[in-house]
Amino acid sequence: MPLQSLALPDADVLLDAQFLSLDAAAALLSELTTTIAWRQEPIKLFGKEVMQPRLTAWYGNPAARYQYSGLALEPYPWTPALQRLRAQVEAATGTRFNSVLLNLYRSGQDSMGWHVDNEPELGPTPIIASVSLGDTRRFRLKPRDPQRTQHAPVSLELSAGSLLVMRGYTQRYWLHAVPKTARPTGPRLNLTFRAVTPSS
Ligand SMILES: O=C(O)CCC(=O)C(=O)O
Ligand SMILES: [Fe+2]
Repeated sequence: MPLQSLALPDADVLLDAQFLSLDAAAALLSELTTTIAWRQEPIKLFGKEVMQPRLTAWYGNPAARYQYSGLALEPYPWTPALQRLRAQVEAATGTRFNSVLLNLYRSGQDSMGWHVDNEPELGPTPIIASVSLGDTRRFRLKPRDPQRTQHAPVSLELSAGSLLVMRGYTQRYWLHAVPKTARPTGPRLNLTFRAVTPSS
């Protein structure tokens, strides 16, 4: 199934709910869960160090250095499984990616707070291609400027094998998040492919 455009003003968001088959998504989930060098990183929140409520890992070309929430991340080299998935994502989006940030939400208590991905290394109109594996989680978008009442918040259920693309002005006008859920929820693994311009 091709990517379908969502009707969001001042954003360019596309979704293919069945980018990978359920079998392919399950096989990739078990491979990545065990082979990726998962870490729980601290982040600075209002000047205080706290642990991120999820595990993360950063893979990519050696030059794809990245500053993320005050962390300087050095990428691990691509694994064969990540290279294969990158090729599929590049074919579906017509975009080249040089790195991928992986997030492992171990349960419904793991989450990602409201943020934009607008680091200078991502350029003025970042393209982020996000593949989801494992349990379905709610992905929310809301306007950065609450005065823009024509920007109604949206929720998407990102299920195993889905591909979500954010591009154009999405990061300029919209925040996104993966909130905690009280529903019994198993692990979810998300990969966000990014094109990072090395900042030297
Ligand atoms: O887990 C997700 O779907 C979102 C991940 C995300 O927003 C990020 O890595 O910046
Ligand atoms: Fe993000």
